[in-house]
Amino acid sequence: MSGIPKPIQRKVLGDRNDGVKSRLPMLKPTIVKNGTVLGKKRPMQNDGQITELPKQKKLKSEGVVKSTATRPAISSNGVKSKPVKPTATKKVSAPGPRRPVQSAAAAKPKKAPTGSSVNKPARAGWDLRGQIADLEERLKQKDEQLAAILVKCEENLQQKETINEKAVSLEAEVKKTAEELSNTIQQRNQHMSTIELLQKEAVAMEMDLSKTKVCNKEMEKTIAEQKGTIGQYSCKIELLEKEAVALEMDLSKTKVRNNEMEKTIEGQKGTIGHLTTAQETLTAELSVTKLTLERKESTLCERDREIVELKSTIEEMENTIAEKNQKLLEAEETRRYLHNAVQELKGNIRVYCRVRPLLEEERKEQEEGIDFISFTEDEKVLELINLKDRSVNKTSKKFDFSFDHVFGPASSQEDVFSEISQLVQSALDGYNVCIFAYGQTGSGKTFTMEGPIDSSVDHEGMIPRAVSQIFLTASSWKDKGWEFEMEATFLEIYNETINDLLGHGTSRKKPEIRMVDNKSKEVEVTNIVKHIVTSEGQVAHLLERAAKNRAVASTAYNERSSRSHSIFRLKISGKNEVTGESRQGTLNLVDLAGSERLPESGYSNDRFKEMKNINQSLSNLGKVIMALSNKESHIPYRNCKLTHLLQDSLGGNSKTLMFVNISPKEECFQETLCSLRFAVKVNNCNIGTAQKKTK
Ligand SMILES: Nc1ncnc2c1ncn2[C@@H]1O[C@H](COP(=O)(O)OP(=O)(O)OP(=O)(O)O)[C@@H](O)[C@H]1O
Repeated sequence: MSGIPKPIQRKVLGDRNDGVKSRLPMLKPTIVKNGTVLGKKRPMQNDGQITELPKQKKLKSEGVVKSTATRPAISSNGVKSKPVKPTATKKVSAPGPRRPVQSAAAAKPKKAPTGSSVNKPARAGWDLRGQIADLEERLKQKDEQLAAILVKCEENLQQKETINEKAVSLEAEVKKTAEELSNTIQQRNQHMSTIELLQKEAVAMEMDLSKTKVCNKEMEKTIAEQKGTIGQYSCKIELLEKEAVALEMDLSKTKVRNNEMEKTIEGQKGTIGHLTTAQETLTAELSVTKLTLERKESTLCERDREIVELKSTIEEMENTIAEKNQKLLEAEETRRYLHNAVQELKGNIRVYCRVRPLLEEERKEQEEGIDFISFTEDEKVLELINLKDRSVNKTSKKFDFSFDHVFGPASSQEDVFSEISQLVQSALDGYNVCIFAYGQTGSGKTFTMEGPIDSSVDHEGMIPRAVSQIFLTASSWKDKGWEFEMEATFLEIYNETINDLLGHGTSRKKPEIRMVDNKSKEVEVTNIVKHIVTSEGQVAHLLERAAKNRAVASTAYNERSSRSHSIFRLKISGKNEVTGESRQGTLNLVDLAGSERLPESGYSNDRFKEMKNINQSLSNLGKVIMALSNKESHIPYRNCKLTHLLQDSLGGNSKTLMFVNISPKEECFQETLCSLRFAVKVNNCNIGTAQKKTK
């Protein structure tokens, strides 16, 4: 079935009409479908293949150019027919495209429509043009019919392609099914032979079964019998199982108890081991102790004998001590009598002069040293030479000053204290003792009385040394029956105002001086804190607190200059249990403010007022001493706070010592001269005989 229609041959009219060449152009049928021109020749490639048209112009049914002969046709019985030689690349010589095979009906040209050409009257024989026009019209109609047929052909061809594809797939399925069928047949044959074998086996088995049935019946009988027996056994087993469970529970409980017992036994074994070791040790120790005890007992017997001997010796010694104590008391009484007699002979106001050494920086300025001051060998006279003020015969003016003692720059704090310790002792004997340091700013007053800041024991001043000695002596007198009570106060007089240096700063009332009673000259200061002290450590602590509170300001002469008088007072009350005697003494240790001369200018009002107050109080101190010395009826104690406060420690019942501190600087010559003149005046005073206060 090639199915390829022969191309429609159209003859040129001129050919028909025997050599009459038509002047009309040769017509070609043009089929337009879906905007594509059918029947046009496709461009050919060199190898004769038809090149593809541009996509938009490509024919929908490409199968038109394919040959159906490329696929093997399948016969109705499923046998493949021989494939027809492909003709796909066959050259198309016809003017139109290759046409698909048409059915006989489709191939038949349709009857020409009975249009105008049918109804038209027949042309006259001479009307060649009219005939030609009719022919052309008919030709046109034929072309249209042909185009319609071609479209139909294409559709049919498509259907055929689809059918062919289905046929191919059906052919494959049939082939597969045939193969499966043959396999099934083979399997069936195998099954049949198996069935035959099984049937044979079934027969044999049936025979066996009948035999077995007979046996079974016998067995059933036996089983029934055994079941009865088993039932009996089951009951027994149940009972036995219950017993076993009960026994297991008992066993587990017993195991637990056993474990506990084992643990206890282990612990007790350890304890027994320890106890055994301890017992062994104790036994050994006991035997050692027994031996020691025996030895000790014998020693004890010896000791008892010794104790008896010693007791009699002690009794003898105690008697001797009592006798010696009696003698000591008598000797102490004699000592005190003699000591005070010496003090009285010395005069009850003494003046010690002390010249401090040049300081490090002062030594650089004054390379020649302290050549304007000299001392006599007996350390009682100081000679001051005015090196700048030379007379006509080139001799310098000399000033001699006699004192109870003159301490040179090399003298230590200990040297100075050894000279005043007897006086300090007098306070414990019931005297009022007053030691004060006088001198210009920076001359060494504070160094002498308190010692330098952070001082070592070697540099401790008179106050800590005096306190130390008093506590030491008071404690050594305990075995003579003396008990002492000490009360410490530390005051400052600044600009004629009293400040409590040991106060807590909480009291709003100002400290005031008042007489204790009208009979005695004794004065006391109110509104200050009085500290009962029992050790020198406590006093040291108080001194530290006072030093912090003290008003200190720098001056032109000394960077640690104090502009106030400070008065440390220790009231000592003693009672002797043995003799029933009681004493009351006071130790006043006074660091006076610097005795500077008033300058003409250069000081502020505040500083000027300070200086004025300091100088007035020092001048009043001199006046009081003079008045006492002259035995005047009125002693001007109340002219200033300083003399008022020291009223009971100056003259009368008191022992007074004044340090006049001297600066070694030559530039301070005039100040030194003033200080020495003041001190000499005081030294020449006799302010009466001190009396101890006893009851
Ligand atoms: N004997 C001494 N040995 C060594 N240094 C001394 C001695 N005396 C005083 N100084 C030193 O001299 C300086 C002045 O002494 P201090 O402050 O005691 O003078 P002051 O008279 O108390 O002065 P102010 O009146 O201003 O308080 C201090 O640095 C002090 O350490």
